[in-house]
Amino acid sequence: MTNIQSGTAGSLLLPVVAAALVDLDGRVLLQQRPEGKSLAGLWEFPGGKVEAGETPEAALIRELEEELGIAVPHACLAPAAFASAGLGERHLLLLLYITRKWSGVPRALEASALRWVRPADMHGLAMPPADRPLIGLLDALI
Ligand SMILES: Nc1nc2c([nH]c(=O)n2[C@@H]2O[C@H](COP(=O)(O)OP(=O)(O)OP(=O)(O)O)[C@@H](O)[C@H]2O)c(=O)[nH]1
Repeated sequence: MTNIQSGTAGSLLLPVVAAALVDLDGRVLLQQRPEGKSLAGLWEFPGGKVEAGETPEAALIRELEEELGIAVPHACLAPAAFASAGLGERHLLLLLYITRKWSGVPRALEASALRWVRPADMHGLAMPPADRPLIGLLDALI
């Protein structure tokens, strides 16, 4: 398997995976980035960077366990959309998955807060710039 972090793309691309957890009312879980981190205070999809040697799905399953304390089976991660945006000196490639099934109740283990939001209501929230194009896509998919 080719590692997206190596080769001619070099260190420019930053692969990040994130999940839109969807509840029975069609709301999506967002988490607030804590103080002391980049983009602190903004509402984002749970997830994080893909580490060397990890598949995107393994990275997302790990991040959801670390950040929310939930277990998501690989089969319940449906590829949904992506975003591509400049991020400082790097270039963010954000892969967004949709999941409707998980084990456990999400808790804010790393974020400062969690909230369930309908995609249409995300337009009024402070979110990372890269996430903006994902809102309409999510609205159409959920
Ligand atoms: N998890 C997540 N990350 C996002 C979203 N949108 C977005 O631009 N990002 C960016 O993608 C990167 C995700 O890495 P991360 O969540 O593991 O960040 P981190 O706190 O470990 O690293 P950091 O301390 O450099 O911010 C961050 O730079 C974050 O700002 C999103 O919706 N979810």
